Amino acid sequence: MKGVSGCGGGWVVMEELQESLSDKGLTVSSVPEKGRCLFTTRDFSPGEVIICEEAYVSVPNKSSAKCERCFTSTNLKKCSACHVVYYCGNTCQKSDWKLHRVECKALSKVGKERIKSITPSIRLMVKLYLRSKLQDEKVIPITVMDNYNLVESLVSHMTDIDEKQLVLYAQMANLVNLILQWPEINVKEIAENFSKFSCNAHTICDTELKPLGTGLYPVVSIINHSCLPNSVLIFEGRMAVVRAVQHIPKGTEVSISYIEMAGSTATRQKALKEQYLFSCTCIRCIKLGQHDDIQESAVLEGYRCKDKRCSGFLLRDPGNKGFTCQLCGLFRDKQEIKNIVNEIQSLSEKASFSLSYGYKKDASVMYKMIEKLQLKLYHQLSIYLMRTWENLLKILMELQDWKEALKYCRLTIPVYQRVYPECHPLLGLQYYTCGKLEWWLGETEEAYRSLARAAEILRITHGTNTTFMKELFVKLEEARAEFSYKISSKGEDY
Ligand SMILES: C[S@@+](CC[C@H](N)C(=O)[O-])C[C@H]1O[C@@H](n2cnc3c(N)ncnc32)[C@H](O)[C@@H]1O
Repeated sequence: MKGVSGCGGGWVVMEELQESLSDKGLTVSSVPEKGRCLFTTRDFSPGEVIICEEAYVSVPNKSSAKCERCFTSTNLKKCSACHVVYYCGNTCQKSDWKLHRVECKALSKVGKERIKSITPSIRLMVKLYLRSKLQDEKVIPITVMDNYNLVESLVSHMTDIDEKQLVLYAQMANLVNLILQWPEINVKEIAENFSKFSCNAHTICDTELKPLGTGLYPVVSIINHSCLPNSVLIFEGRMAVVRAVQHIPKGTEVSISYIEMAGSTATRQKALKEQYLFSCTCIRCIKLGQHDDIQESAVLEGYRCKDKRCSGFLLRDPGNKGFTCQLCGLFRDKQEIKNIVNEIQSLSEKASFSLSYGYKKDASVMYKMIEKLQLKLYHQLSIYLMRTWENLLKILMELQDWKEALKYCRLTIPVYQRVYPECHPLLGLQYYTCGKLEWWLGETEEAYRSLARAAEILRITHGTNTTFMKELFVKLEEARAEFSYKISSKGEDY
């Protein structure tokens, strides 16, 4: 397909992209074990924006209705023609019109029953083809950072995926074909593009990292993964913004994390292999199987010693009858563990069921029972306990039980500090929640400290200009002023 400058080919596109990136202090190079990589050609300081990119195409997820353009959930009106897409007002509808006009026509022809089976991925693919056609026809302008050739350059891993996945992609491609009804369409190419989505598309999140949708960002997609990344990807609306989280010297590869980092090396490796089809060899992953790494994964995902006073970690005994504490030597029977795990499992199902029916109080009681059982089984720094505390925090916030919510928020912090890098947005956001709860509960000094920690991290990951960050700075200033006032009126030396 079509070269950006009219003389065809990805080479011209790449040259132009390199030129545009060089103005930003960046360059693309290829290395055999990773493919394309983004490198810096100058130093970047913590918090500095490395690259911003608008989505080539994006779709909101299906969790609730959202504006097609800005992903807001308020003041929505459904498109009266296709009955699929929502807009929050004229501005969003107008700016999306060129693309939606053609998508709307295509969707309007699809039967009511089939419309229900159209997933966000299918819509993303339909939009991808429509956008590239509109750019071909010069209805939508082509720019260096906004063209289909960049999509063509994305890695697809078509030769690495299994038969079952290929069949699924082929079925999805047929559905796209059915919607578009283009006689010249290449179904094999659509299937390959689904494979590209799988290892290149990004989940678009709000400022608090709640997922809103999916987008394709072909330039940001050049950035490779590290489990100890030097950069972070955040979204400002639909705009992808990559910021340095540490000082990045000239000549360094820019890296972000593709996955949830809370997990042992083996868990992270599994996630990367399954979705992105590579084995990570980053500075954390090369430690796989070493003593420290075994201990770390036993603490994060393994069982605790049966003796409550012992802080040892357990390893499977050679006879596979149970686990032995590596500190005091105490044996823990496999069946005893299995019984507790089964109890937790059944309670988790009941808690999710209660939540799905809006019985939050019941759900909180069940999660507290789960917590009790998990404390018998896992370490204080266990990922499983962390997830239970997160669930309890969320439910208790919704129930406006601030005191209990704060208790669980505080419990998560040491686990977050262990599983996330020092400057990770989730750690910053958790400090922010803690600070807000402490403030509401009148714990001024603690609130000031938590909000200060939150601001320290989030000013780097989120920048300083958004409404979200301005609100945080206002709260921090309020807490600081009240804290200083308390000190001066008490005359205490803090
Ligand atoms: C979003 S793309 C990144 C850019 C890619 N290198 C390219 O050439 O287009 C994701 C793919 O890059 C490769 N990749 C990313 N991070 C990697 C890493 N740390 N080690 C090896 N391969 C990596 C994997 O093939 C993965 O599926």
